[in-house]
Amino acid sequence: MNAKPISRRGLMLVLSSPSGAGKTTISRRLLDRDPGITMSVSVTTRPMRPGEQPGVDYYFVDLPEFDRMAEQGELLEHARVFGNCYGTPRSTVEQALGAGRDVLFDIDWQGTQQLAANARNDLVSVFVLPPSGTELERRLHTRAQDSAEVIAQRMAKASDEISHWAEYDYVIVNNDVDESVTAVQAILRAERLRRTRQVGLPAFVQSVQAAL
Ligand SMILES: Nc1nc2c(ncn2[C@@H]2O[C@H](COP(=O)(O)OP(=O)(O)O)[C@@H](O)[C@H]2O)c(=O)[nH]1
Ligand SMILES: Nc1ncnc2c1ncn2[C@@H]1O[C@H](COP(=O)(O)OP(=O)(O)O)[C@@H](O)[C@H]1O
Repeated sequence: MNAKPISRRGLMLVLSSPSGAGKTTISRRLLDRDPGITMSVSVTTRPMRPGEQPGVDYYFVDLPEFDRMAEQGELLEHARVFGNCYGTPRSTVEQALGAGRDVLFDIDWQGTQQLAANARNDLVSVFVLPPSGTELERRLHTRAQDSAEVIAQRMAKASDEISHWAEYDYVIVNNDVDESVTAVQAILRAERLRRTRQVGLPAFVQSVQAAL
């Protein structure tokens, strides 16, 4: 007989890294492989890159609209990165978690700290490191989506982002994309089994005991 799945709370899985280390690539593959997790789409004031889709990669807004959302409490967290504003819309995340679905975040250390302060029990954080500094620069160039000036700015900020690595629950060195995705899947699998997240466990155990 197939038992009913034990109900559980959704979790917030955060991936952070210096720009270019590969978190967007890892996130996309994870979303393809795991139907149980959905991406939190951020709002940003940064210009759209070639190949990006509004509402899929980001919601692209102007600064007055971003400020309005922040002031009215519509953002779960927000931060300034590379001179642009980024933030997580609150309502979609709260709906997903309430329905027992997991949410994936591609946000920086400032946003991760805000989530940790407000919802530590629901948070699982992963820091993605590049294999080396030269490989990070090579990846920023091969992505070919930013000007030389923007790339230089991102390299200059990399050390700052990396300095927060020890605030994360897990750390992955992104040598091989496939291995990194498999590692994130393993983290997700274990974290879903945490006793405190399986809110349906007491009722389930009671039903098992009742039949003994
Ligand atoms: N705090 C916060 N950071 C974000 C959010 N969305 C994106 N970021 C971070 O902003 C930084 C720049 O993102 P992006 O412009 O897409 O560049 P990329 O990471 O190099 O592809 C990255 O470190 C993202 O993780 C958000 O909603 N909140
Ligand atoms: N493990 C990897 N090996 C080689 N190239 C990678 C790897 N992971 C990502 N990349 C490439 O590096 C570039 C930056 O990756 P991206 O996912 O956009 O980084 P981030 O989202 O962290 O800024 C992209 O061109 C991507 O295809």
